[in-house]
Amino acid sequence: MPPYRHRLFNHSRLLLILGLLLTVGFLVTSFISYEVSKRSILEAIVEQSLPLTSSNIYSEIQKDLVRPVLISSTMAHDTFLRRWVLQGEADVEEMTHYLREVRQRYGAFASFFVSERSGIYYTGDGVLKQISPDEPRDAWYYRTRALTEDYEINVDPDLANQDALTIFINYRVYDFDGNYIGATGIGLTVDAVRRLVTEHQQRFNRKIYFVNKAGKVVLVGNSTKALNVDLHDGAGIGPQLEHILAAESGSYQYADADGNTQILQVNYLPELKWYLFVEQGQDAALDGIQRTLWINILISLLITAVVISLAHVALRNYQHRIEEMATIDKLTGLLNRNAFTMLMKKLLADHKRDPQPMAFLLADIDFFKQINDRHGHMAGDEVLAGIAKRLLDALRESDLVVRWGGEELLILLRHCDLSEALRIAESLRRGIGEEAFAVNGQAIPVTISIGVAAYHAGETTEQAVSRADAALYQAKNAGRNRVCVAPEA
Ligand SMILES: Nc1nc2c(ncn2[C@@H]2O[C@H](COP(=O)(O)OP(=O)(O)OP(=O)(O)O)[C@@H](O)[C@H]2O)c(=O)[nH]1
Repeated sequence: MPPYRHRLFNHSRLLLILGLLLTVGFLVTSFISYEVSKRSILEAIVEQSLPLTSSNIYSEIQKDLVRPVLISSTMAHDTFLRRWVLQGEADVEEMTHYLREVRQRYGAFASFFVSERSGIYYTGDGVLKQISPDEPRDAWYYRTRALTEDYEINVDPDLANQDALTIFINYRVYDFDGNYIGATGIGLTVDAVRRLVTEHQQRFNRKIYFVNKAGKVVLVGNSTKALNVDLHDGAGIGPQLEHILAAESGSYQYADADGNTQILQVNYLPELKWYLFVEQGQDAALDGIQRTLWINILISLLITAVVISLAHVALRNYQHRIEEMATIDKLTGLLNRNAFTMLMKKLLADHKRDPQPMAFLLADIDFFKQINDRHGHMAGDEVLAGIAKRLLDALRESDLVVRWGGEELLILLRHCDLSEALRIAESLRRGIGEEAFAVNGQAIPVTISIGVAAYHAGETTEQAVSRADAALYQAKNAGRNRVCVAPEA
């Protein structure tokens, strides 16, 4: 940018404000939409997906329990079984055979009968033991005996099967007169439930486990929670556990050992006297929208950068044009008087510090009115522009050429004393006069007159130009097409 141009406005500030507005706007909308999505995802987890998984598993378990209850009911009503008991439990082998058959036919894990009269616990493998009211493991029998309903479902370690966790259907047996004579039923391994849990865990990507009334984890799918862990001990659920167990069902949140928020759905299963815990990590659920948030922010920043760049280019061009319009004469492409006046302030200040010689040349086209009259105003314009071009071509970069008035051109020669200025003026005059201007196929001969004034330290621009003007007047009066020197001030 030439030194004489002043910035009309500072567009960096404008771009900064624009950039800030766009960035803040984009960020605010991105975060708001993230928060809205987050809330609706969490709501969906708490209100729909976790309860749905929980009730799915619950109903599957209930469905799985219907068949064993039916089998146990059939056993309790079996004529053979009741007759065998009423006839004094004589042949153990017969009962063993019967129980083994039931076990094998229905794929049960265990089948049993406990006699009220003898207290003997029969299984498909023979007599297991004699039950006793003092033995805590036999508490189930005395509970069943006291039942008002026909049966109970009980989860216990199975003594007959290396204490494997087993779901027992304990069915009350009556004789033909309706007197209680014992308890029978089958035992199921919890493998089926475990399989169900594992499958749901994998399908829905959440942790599913069962907790007993004491707060211990009693059944897990594969590799989620450790078995037999007392949840009271954990820092995560621990503090809330008593409340959770008392409430029987509900939704909760807690921070796990890694600091991740877990959303937990709890439902009590009265058939098993277990709590079904279904939980899902909040962070994993929000992974997708978090990624979307970052992509949104990236796109927003890119858009901001593109908009700022485009605005920068547009403003720069616009500023350039405005500055040009304010400083350049449209017809000749020369500096206008306004721009020159601004520029001179600086040049005169420089001159004070470093007084290098300067000279003003005021050039005026001879008989320009005639050229206009003869060839038309347009042709006159072309001649004027042509002269400006020839002057510019002949002068140095550091010299200034100004359209001073209608057909008056002012030249400032820097680092140039009077004799050099005269020489240059003469050469310019000769250069213009030597070659006619070709306009619309017509040759128009043109001459110029020039007044020369060397700049004197301390002078104003007006004073120096006015002396050059006086010299020009002299040149015109002396017959035109010549160079005259200004009288000393
Ligand atoms: N085509 C054209 N003519 C202009 C322009 N500016 C001024 N003029 C004309 O230039 C003419 C100047 O005329 P005068 O001041 O009488 O001077 P002159 O005819 O050149 O005669 P001398 O200067 O005495 O040699 C006027 O007719 C103006 O209208 C311009 O931008 N374009």
